[in-house]
Amino acid sequence: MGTYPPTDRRVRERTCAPVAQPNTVPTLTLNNGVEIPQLGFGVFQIDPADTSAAVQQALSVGYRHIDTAQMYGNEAEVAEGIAESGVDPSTIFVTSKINNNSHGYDATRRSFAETLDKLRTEQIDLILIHWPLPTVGDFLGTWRALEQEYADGRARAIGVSNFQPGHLQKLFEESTVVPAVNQIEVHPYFAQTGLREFDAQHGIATEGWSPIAQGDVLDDPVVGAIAKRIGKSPAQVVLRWHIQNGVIVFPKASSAERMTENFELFDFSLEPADMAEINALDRDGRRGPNPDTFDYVPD
Ligand SMILES: NC(=O)C1=CN([C@@H]2O[C@H](COP(=O)(O)OP(=O)(O)OC[C@H]3O[C@@H](n4cnc5c(N)ncnc54)[C@H](OP(=O)(O)O)[C@@H]3O)[C@@H](O)[C@H]2O)C=CC1
Ligand SMILES: O=C(O)C(=O)[C@@H](O)[C@H](O)C(=O)CO
Repeated sequence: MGTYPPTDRRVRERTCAPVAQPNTVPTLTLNNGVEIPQLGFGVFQIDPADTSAAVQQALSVGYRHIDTAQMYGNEAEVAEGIAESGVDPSTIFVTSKINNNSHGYDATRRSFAETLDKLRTEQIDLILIHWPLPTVGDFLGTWRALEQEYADGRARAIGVSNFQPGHLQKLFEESTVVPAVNQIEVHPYFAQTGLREFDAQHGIATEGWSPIAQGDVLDDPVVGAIAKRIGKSPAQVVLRWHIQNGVIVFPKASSAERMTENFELFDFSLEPADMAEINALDRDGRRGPNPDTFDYVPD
């Protein structure tokens, strides 16, 4: 955790990355100046028992950005994977998210401290409110707690996830720090153009979760035709579409082959006509919960 990409040659030599060049991944600059690698590795639905190995594998491929959450139950195993990898932790950008059962100022402060313990760090790169829970939660109290962690230097950046314009507007009106990112569902069947524009207008970077719609967009004939013509895989085409849209992505994959495939996005680009064809796939294809009504609070 810390700066990216590694500038110290000794750091690069200590990595177990055999082929990939970590510095091929571009960074975006968040609204407080913090740099974030635009491509990372997501660990949702990776069993805790498998997470350390998956993180080590992803780091060996070249990923230097890991997206986890309290909800995923694998923060400690992410830290274990980083520790076991031999990669300097200061070169790895780590994000976690406050769970739905920790809304409110005091509960957020407590659960954030637990996250730092599990991640074996005194400062996280990015911490998000996972869901706004507008009907049952307290995202304003949660945000004020994260503002305090940020002010005290325990988070390099703070942001939100699954926030709609109305939720963001409330933060703008009743708090101080503008979120650095908004992590939302984005893929060709649910492009979220309006919300991405809203984020950009307010200096908020958009992160796209389920960037390949958990595989569902990979059989699309338009994606398939572009992939065949340019000699790339459907996943690479869709992930490259995100990259060219300026969206930060962290696809999840189980095998080294898929991790590598998803990492190799920076030696080609999509033509404007390809981008337009993929843009035209947009439909009401939300896969996950609607943030305006989602009210799941675990025990
Ligand atoms: N903030 C939020 O509310 C949410 C955040 N997230 C974050 O976003 C990350 C990614 O989203 P996720 O929902 O996992 O979905 P993704 O869109 O990343 O898709 C993952 C699925 O696609 C498969 N896959 C990965 N690469 C390929 C490939 N090259 N070819 C074919 N299939 C492939 C994986 O299979 P296999 O594993 O078998 O290789 C897995 O089933 C999460 O891990 C999490 O960090 C996700 C959901 C909600
Ligand atoms: O993966 C995440 O980050 C999520 O928030 C999801 O698990 C989400 O809560 C969901 O899929 C609920 O069905």
